[in-house]
Amino acid sequence: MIRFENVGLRYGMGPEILRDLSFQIAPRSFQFLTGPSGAGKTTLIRLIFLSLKPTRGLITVFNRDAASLSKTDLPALRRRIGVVFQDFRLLDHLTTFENVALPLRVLGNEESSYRADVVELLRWVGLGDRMHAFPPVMSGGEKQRAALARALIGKPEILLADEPTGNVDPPLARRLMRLFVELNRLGTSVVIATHDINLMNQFNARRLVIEEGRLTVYD
Ligand SMILES: Nc1ncnc2c1ncn2[C@@H]1O[C@H](COP(=O)(O)OP(=O)(O)OP(=O)(O)O)[C@@H](O)[C@H]1O
Repeated sequence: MIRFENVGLRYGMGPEILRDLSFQIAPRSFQFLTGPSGAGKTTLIRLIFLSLKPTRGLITVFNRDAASLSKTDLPALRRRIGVVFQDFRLLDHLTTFENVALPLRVLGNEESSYRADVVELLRWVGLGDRMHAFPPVMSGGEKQRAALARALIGKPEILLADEPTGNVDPPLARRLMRLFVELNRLGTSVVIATHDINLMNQFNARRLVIEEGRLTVYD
């Protein structure tokens, strides 16, 4: 569903951050994306999400050549991808419920058509009692789960999570991982960017490792 061929990326006139990346992400697959801090994990997530264009090479997303997409093609393709960014990007003036419902609301759906789905998803991530809370009074772990719920409300085919366990305590990290595994079992491809070796060692999953600009796949 995602395919990179000899992809390179540099920011402006800077050095090439990613070099000759060639790999695929299959439907229903589960993988970690790892490498030292600053290796380019977030950059790679942005390339997959089509929010960054490669400097060279070919990126195919859901069988569409990323270079041939027009601005009007992007929203529909991005809706098939769920992303949780490191800084969550929740809107502070909206409640958890409203933040999670936002992707459906902007499509013009009536609240009555999605209310039950949003509530069910919030319960699934353990935020059933925080639905009416605003992000500024929520803990990092709560915001992490709210951002996850927002990424999942549109039933994406692939979830990209950038350091989802980076700022949470070990019990919550385990709980989040159980949610990712369950999500994958239900059919969603999952990509988890992390530099937490202990976390990765608990799972027998594929690893995409970025080091010095190059990506190696360990199946
Ligand atoms: N918008 C940008 N403009 C210029 N350089 C950037 C930009 N974003 C990232 N970089 C640089 O690209 C490199 C890769 O950054 P990136 O955030 O992708 O790494 P990362 O592996 O996600 O790091 P971390 O684990 O610390 O989050 C770093 O050297 C960073 O300074």
